[in-house]
Amino acid sequence: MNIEVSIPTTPAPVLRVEGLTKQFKMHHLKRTLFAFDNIDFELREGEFILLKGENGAGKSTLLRTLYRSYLPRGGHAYYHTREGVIDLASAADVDIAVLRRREIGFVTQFLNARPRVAAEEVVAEPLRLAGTYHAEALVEARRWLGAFGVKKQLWAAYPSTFSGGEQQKVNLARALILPQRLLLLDEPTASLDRDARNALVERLTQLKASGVAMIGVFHHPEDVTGLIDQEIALKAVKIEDQ
Ligand SMILES: Nc1ncnc2c1ncn2[C@@H]1O[C@H](COP(=O)(O)OP(=O)(O)OP(=O)(O)O)[C@@H](O)[C@H]1O
Repeated sequence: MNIEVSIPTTPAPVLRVEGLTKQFKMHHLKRTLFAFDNIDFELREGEFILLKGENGAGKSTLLRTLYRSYLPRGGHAYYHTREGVIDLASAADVDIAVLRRREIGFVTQFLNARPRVAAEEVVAEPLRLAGTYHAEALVEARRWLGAFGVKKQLWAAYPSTFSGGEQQKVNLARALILPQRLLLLDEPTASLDRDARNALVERLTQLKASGVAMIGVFHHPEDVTGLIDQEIALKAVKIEDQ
């Protein structure tokens, strides 16, 4: 007799956030603004967290703090790298730079368009830096530019001359071409047309299935309903006199 035993496996942890707090000191007003206070959550491989909350609730600030564009005021964000655990709240800048290159992606609607670099080269760059041959990286870059609806005539043109929506599509193709372990998504669909939003959701679905963990704010949260594992609602900020 052949008995198949299936042992449920829990996906490996990617990020454990404990008591994370971010304040902005407004010295000229002698006030402290709590962008978020004492946040706890855990994110595992292949999981997707939707961040919710009204304007000014601290959603972008939380993503930027996890990407370490901001230093938190307190708490921890234990990130499980391929080699070991590192606290994003206190890690050295040099370690953060390595993680940003290899494991943690930040996706916004804004492209930092460099002058005189073709769209296809902009998109191919992360693959090139990861060791893919130029010709192969370009083929893949063109595939993703096409998938996000950037017209073929624009692939060799400079994104600094593109419309806002076209720049956003180049940005998404670049940000999502190379699978990361953790993706921080800050309103990536804002001002995208329907086809590009569909292409983005399709790519996020593939990445989730391959184990990429994601946390994001979405202008159209209904786009990602099928991906959500947890929702975190942030509350409006608290302001204290110093
Ligand atoms: N660099 C900064 N200096 C001072 N205050 C800041 C700074 N960045 C953000 N804030 C404040 O922190 C609060 C949270 O801002 P944040 O952009 O994170 O909100 P949000 O939830 O993403 O809002 P929205 O939905 O409008 O994008 C706001 O009151 C904002 O003014």
